Amino acid sequence: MEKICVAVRVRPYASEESMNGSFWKIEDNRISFHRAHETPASGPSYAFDHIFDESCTNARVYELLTKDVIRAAVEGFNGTAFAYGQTSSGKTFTMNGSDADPGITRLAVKDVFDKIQTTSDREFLIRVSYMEIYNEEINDLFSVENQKLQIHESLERGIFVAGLREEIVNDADEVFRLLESGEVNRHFGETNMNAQSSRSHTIFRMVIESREKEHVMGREMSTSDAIRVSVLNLVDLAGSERIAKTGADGVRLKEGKHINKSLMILGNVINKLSEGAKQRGHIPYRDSKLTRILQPALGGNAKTSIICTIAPEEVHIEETKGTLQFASRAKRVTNCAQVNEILTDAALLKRQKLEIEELRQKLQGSHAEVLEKEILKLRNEMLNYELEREKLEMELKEERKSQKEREKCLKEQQIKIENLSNLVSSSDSDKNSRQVQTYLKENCSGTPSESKSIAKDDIFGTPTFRAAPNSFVFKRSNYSGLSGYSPLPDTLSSIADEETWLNMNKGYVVDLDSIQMTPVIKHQPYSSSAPKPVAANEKYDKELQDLQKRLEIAIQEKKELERKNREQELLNNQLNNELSELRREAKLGEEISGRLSKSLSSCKNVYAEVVSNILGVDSDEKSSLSLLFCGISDIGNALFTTLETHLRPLMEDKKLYSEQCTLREHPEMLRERLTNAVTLVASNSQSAGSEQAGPLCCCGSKDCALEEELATCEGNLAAVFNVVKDKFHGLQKELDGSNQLLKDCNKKYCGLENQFRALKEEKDSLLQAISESTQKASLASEQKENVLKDLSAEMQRRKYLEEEIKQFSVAFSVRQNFLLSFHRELKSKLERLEAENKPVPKSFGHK
Ligand SMILES: Nc1ncnc2c1ncn2[C@@H]1O[C@H](COP(=O)(O)OP(=O)(O)OP(=O)(O)O)[C@@H](O)[C@H]1O
Repeated sequence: MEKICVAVRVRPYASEESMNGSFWKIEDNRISFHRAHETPASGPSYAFDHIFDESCTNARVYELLTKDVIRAAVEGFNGTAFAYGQTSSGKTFTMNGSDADPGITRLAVKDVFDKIQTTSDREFLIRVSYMEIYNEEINDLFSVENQKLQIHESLERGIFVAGLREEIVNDADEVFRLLESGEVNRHFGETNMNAQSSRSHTIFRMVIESREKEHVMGREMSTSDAIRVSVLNLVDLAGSERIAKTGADGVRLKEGKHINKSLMILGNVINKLSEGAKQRGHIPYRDSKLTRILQPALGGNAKTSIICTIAPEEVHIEETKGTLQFASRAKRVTNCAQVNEILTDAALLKRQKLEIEELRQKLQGSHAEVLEKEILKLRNEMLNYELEREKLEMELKEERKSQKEREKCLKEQQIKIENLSNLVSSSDSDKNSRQVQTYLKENCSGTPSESKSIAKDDIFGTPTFRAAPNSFVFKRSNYSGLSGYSPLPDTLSSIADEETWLNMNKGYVVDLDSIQMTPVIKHQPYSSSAPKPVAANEKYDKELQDLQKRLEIAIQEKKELERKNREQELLNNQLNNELSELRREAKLGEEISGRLSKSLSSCKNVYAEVVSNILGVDSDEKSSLSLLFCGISDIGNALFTTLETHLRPLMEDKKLYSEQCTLREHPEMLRERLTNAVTLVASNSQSAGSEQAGPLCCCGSKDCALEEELATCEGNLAAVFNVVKDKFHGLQKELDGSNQLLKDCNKKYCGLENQFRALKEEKDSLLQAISESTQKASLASEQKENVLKDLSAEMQRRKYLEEEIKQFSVAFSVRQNFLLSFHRELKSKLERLEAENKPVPKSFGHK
């Protein structure tokens, strides 16, 4: 049993303005409150292992206070060094230091490796981890993904943080690099009191494993007897703070409340431990994560040193008094540090024989004091064994209880899956349904295929030592930048800040049994990696519900697509109807063209008849009238030929002629040609008259008759021309109409064709969507199958767990037997002692 080593360190004044005399008098290892300018003041004076003034370096603090703890850790003792004090009093400076004056952590790391170098008879394995407790949540500083980690306890590892990254290191530089990377992730913040105030407690942990080396023929060999495992914690606590002074609000205020609360619980634990063993009672380690992690260091199996930092300024006198009270209580706490060795059976036997031999020798030497101590030690061991047994029994009970709960949940899951499979079978294809049913049957009957799938992987995301589930983690960077955001709900309003601070500083301890602010952490017995059953089942429920929803959505989509398909078919039919209508109209257009050509040929015939009749009037073929009629007949024929030429393509290709050769030009052209012909006839007749009868006389009988004839012809011609013109206009109108009709038909046809194309495309895309949704549905059913597989794997895993628990119970009963025999042996030894007339020490009582 040894007392915790406690020292006080006074930091230098923050500024020259604040230097208004010294209020603390230091004499050797005593510190007392003095008024400024050496005026004595009444008040307690505190004595500690060491008191370091403003001029003291970190190296000296390390040398005098921490070095022994660190050296002992290399030898197999658990060790803890931590800095405690109000905000801005120099805790981080003490633990981390500066380049010029490295802090305790760096000096300790260096010292550990130096010591290892000089320990030639043992081989070492060092693992390091770095965590912070921020707002009562444990975050891994080596790996930002690992947040909100949980504390567990096991026989092999004691109290440990599950999922915390541990790095195996070979030298001090490697550790320094890791520390630097971890510092980046630590929560710092600015307050009125400190520009870089730690907003979390940090714990740098070194696990030192070692075993003896054996020299066989010059070669180094390891004996496998005993392995020493010690844990060294270097802790930089966040400082207690008075909200009125720090001016904290929002996030800072919340942080401050958490800091004050956990420091108050630490104070309560120290208080309880500082009381005599009889008054002590329940120690509230479980009230905060900090005290839970530091449990072995506080009154347990560890060597511990505490450096309490204080600020010299007048404004901090009250806080300094509080820190000194904490330090003086801590001074009264005793620990029981032992070398931690894991022994093999052979080594255990050897060790016990040695112990018995030692006892015998001591008995022979009749050193009563030594014997008393030994008996006390044995008694303590016995008590520890008893405690362990009780703990194991409790854990077993809890495990059985949770096993029952798990089984219940599993049954519920089965029912849900069956419901889901029914749903699938009613909505999905028969094939899928059959697969699911078959699988369910297999699942219930427990085919060997299950066990294969179990071994593959743990789909439940069971938290393991190195792999924490990513989905569980909220990246620090996501919230640390947001002012006013804190991942914890504010539940501390009733206990935090001023009141807490005052309680802490007055040394007032609230009723510990009534403080149950943090929920008691449930045991995770036997297997630290076992998932919480309720959480796993909830996850299953969610997954199943999700799958069900997705299936419903897929079915809905499928229905929607089928509806669209039906609409598409209707549209298609409509389009086909319109197309046949269009074809009918096109046929009608063709018929119109035929009728047109017919009426044209009849017109041509009428015209030919009229022309032949006119030609019949004058028998002289060479007379100017006959010539004129011939010209007119030619013109008429040309006109009809042009009309025929225009109509032919309409009948053959159903295409229209271009605008530049429209029929509208022809009447003018024909009129011109006719006028030319008449002029020609007139000039011919004039020249003929002058040749035969000399100069013309206006009243000559032959001339007059000719003129009359000409006028009649002209009149007849004009009449014929008008008839032809009328017919031509009529035909042209008819042609224009049918052209327009054709144009419209063409337009409509093109529009319908486009519509048809668009609808076809839409139909294609709908078909695509249908196939995609079918795929989705099959994917969903596949996923469901996977979930079923996973579930069966989990069932199997739980069976294994049960099996292991059984084995564990057997091992436990063996151990109990061993304890009983040990107890018997001890009893017989005592009886032997009594028989040899040595009085049994009073402190020892039979169990
Ligand atoms: N012994 C010392 N020598 C020189 N400077 C010091 C010493 N102790 C503390 N300081 C300075 O005082 C300031 C506050 O110190 P530090 O940040 O270590 O306080 P803290 O107790 O860790 O505060 P918090 O709890 O807010 O994190 C820093 O600027 C630090 O450099």
